[in-house]
Parts: sequence; structure tokens; C-alpha cells
Amino acid sequence: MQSALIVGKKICSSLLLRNWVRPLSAASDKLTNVEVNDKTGFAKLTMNRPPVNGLNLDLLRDLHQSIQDIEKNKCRGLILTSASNTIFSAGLDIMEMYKPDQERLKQFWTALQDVWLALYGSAVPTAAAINGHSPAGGCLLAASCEYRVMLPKYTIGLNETQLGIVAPKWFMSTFRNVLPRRIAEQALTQGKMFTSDEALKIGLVDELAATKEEALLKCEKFFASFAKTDPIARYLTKKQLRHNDIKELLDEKVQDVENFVLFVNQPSVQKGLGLYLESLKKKAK
Ligand SMILES: CCCCCCCCCCC/C=C/C(=O)SCCNC(=O)CCNC(=O)[C@H](O)C(C)(C)COP(=O)(O)OP(=O)(O)OC[C@H]1O[C@@H](n2cnc3c(N)ncnc32)[C@H](O)[C@@H]1OP(=O)(O)O
Repeated sequence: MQSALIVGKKICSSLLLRNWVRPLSAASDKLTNVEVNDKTGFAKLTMNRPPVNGLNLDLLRDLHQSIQDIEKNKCRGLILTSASNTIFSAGLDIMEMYKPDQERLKQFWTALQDVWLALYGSAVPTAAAINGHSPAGGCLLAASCEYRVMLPKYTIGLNETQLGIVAPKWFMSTFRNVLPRRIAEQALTQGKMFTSDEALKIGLVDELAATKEEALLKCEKFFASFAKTDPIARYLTKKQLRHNDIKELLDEKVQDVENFVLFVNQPSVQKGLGLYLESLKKKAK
């Protein structure tokens, strides 16, 4: 595992502290970083895979581990954000799907399912401080949280149809959990990317913030709104509301991996992914 965990002493007993500390790798290797505020108990989970936080197998596994750690240590809130100044996450790393190793491809999709199940179903209150562009898988992560604060002048959305890809059912359920059904249907079928202002207007994000610091504070304010609620009652309510979406994936988890593998291996999909990668690289030149 390549994540680093920094824990405030006041919240965690020495036993917990021992549980939390995982071997730290060299700073340049860290893919996620968790910092817990010792006064509030809020954890900041930062994705750190330059240049664009492309969700590859390693980052996904790291994210999963970090979410589980935050959960186990009974933090009072989880804020997902990015170390980049302009990108929250570019979504799935297309390199994982282009000319893939078949075994790794399965592991990759399973890892994405696991991150979604952990984040969408988290007992800990969750929020995303979206400090950059957030297409596709990036949007999925943000939308899986309970609250979103976004910085201005970026874009967010599930753009799969624009790439000739069909978003799986659980991507769509996540959107439907946040957006009115008709808006979700239009956005998903069009593969629309929304500007920050548009995202606020349709309710894809809850607030805008001028800076990352302000976004983090607004996420913390959201968590503070639960101060007078019972954490168990809060979680059971969330759990029931999200139960069907989660059950649907759990019931079809293996089949979903098979569908993904079949889909990605279609020659037409491989051709499309290759062309898309090329266009991204040309753009970078
Ligand atoms: C019947 C049902 C069956 C179901 C079967 C399942 C079907 C599969 C479902 C799959 C769902 C897919 C989800 C996804 O997340 S796909 C990924 C979608 N992401 C995107 O489209 C974003 C692409 N990137 C961008 O738009 C821009 O890069 C971005 C706005 C994020 C940043 O722009 P910026 O100008 O800052 O940076 P560059 O474009 O120059 O990029 C820098 C380098 O990063 C590379 N890059 C960018 N994005 C990706 C990516 N997603 N994967 C891999 N690599 C990426 C880019 O090429 C540059 O690389 P180089 O430096 O080498 O040139």
C-alpha cells in the first residue's frame, strides 16, 4: 500500500494510533494521503497521482484502504479532495483499459467496485472538496459522497456516452441519488460535462467555494450540521436510502466485472480508446 496516514493524537488512543500507522513509503510514491484533524475528528483524504489523478489499479486500491482505515477509526467525517491545483480526478486511467492484461483488467474493475461500495456506503459522513476538473470516474467519486463543494471554472459530469461508453448501472444510480431523475437521464444520455455554475444550478454540487481552503471549511460545516444527530441513527438512515443501489451491485458484482471485460475487449471499443488516448496526448503537445 502506498498511502500515508497522519493522525491527530487527541482522537486516537495509542492503540488506535498503532493501528492507523502504516509503513510510509518515499514521499514521491504516495498516491493518497490521510490527515485527521485532532480537534474535529474529520479526515481529509487527498488523491495524489500526478498529473491528473487517473484512477489506476494502485490508486483505487489505495483509496479503498484509506476509506476503510478512516471508517475503522471512527472518524467523524471524510473529505475527499485532490493534491492537484486543477484536477480533482480525470476519471479512470484509460491506460488500464487499452490493450489490457486480462487478469489486471478484472482486478481493476473489482477495485473500482470496492471503492464505490466503501465510499457510497460509508458509515462516516462524506463530502468532496472538488478543487479541479472531475470527469467520469472523478465525478462518480464526488457524487458518491453526501455533499459536494466545488471551485469555480471547472467541469464535472459523467461523459461516458461522449466516449462511446455506457456507464454501468451503479454509476447511474449514484447520479440518480443526487439529481432529479429527468435531469440525470438527460445528463447521462448526453454525456454532459457541467461547468461549476451549471453543476450548482442543477444540484450536482451543493456549494461553490473560491478556494480549496474555503471548500474544506464548507465540507466541515456540513459535517458539523450532524452535531445534534445520533451517529447510528444517521448512518442507518443513509444506509436504508442507499440500500437498493448497493444491493444491486453486490448481487451482480461478478457479472458486472464480466460485462466490463467483455465490453472493453470489443475491437470497436479498443479502437475508440486508442483514438481518445491519442487525442488527449496530441492536446498535451
Ligand atoms: C451494457 C453495459 C456494459 C457496461 C460495461 C462497462 C463499460 C465501461 C465503463 C467505463 C466507465 C469509464 C469511466 C471513466 O472514467 S473513463 C475516463 C474518462 N475521462 C476523461 O474523459 C477525461 C480525459 N482527460 C481530460 O479531459 C483532461 O486530461 C483533463 C481535463 C482531466 C485535464 O486536462 P489538462 O489539460 O490539465 O491535462 P492533459 O489533458 O494535458 O492531460 C495530462 C496527461 O494526462 C493524460 N490523461 C488525461 N486523462 C487521462 C485518463 N483519463 N486516462 C489516462 N491518461 C489521461 C493525458 O493524456 C496527458 O498525458 P501525457 O502527459 O502523456 O500527454
